[in-house]
Amino acid sequence: MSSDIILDVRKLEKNYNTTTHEGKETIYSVLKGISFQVHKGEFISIMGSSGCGKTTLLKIIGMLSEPSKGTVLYKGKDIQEIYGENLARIRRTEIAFVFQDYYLMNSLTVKDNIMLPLILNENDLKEGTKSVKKIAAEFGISSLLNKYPYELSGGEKQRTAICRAMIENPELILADEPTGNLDSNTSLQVIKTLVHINETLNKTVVMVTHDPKMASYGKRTLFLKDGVILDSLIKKESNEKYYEKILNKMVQI
Ligand SMILES: Nc1ncnc2c1ncn2[C@@H]1O[C@H](COP(=O)(O)OP(=O)(O)OP(=O)(O)O)[C@@H](O)[C@H]1O
Repeated sequence: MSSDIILDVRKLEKNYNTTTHEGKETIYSVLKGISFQVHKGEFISIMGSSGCGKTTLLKIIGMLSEPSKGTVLYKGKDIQEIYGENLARIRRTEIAFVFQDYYLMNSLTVKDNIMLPLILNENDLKEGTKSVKKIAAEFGISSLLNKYPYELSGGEKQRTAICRAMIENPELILADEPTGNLDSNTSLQVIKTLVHINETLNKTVVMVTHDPKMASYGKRTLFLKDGVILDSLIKKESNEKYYEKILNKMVQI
């Protein structure tokens, strides 16, 4: 396998057990055989209608949930064979999540929110403070470090959450609707932050989004429908032309 493949998803299936109105246990099949690869340095967007399994897919590749069938190789290793300390280390330091709802702690300052992974990982906090200052400068939020999350705008909250995600210098950033709660101008700031992470810091980004405008900032878009990848589009043109292509494809999903 080519060593620049960070994720290799093979015939992935996911079922959930649910209970019907009549109280009967049934199996609900969400992902029905998904295969794709993610190369280091890619920026992939995943699109599909509500409930089609985008978050489910992201959780599996982020090792937060297990597949029902099929495999996911992370840097060539089956994620179901990554256990214990190794799994904990990868989750702590190599893969970072960014969520629609930010998940910041209101009782902590922006600085301490960003420091949180370092505190939990028992890193040297003196060095950590330096890292926070550096990363806050990189993402333009130095003036916010002593504020609390409830004093921030949505965009500032998301940039804080992105700084927290980046503090351990992860290789892979998984973003679930990172602009879902933001207006269009603020969404643009946040997506440009993700582009910076991808293009300048050379990190791999996989982002779930409903918004074709946001997807047009990535390099490839996967379209999910009925539990499979219906199609994919690689960006070969300007954001504007790519956006139009994505819009056209969305009509089919
Ligand atoms: N833990 C669970 N147990 C049972 N069903 C679940 C579970 N998690 C998700 N589902 C169901 O699986 C389907 C896919 O959910 P998922 O959150 O992956 O979709 P999505 O494409 O991300 O949706 P949205 O765009 O609305 O966020 C939904 O019907 C959801 O209700």
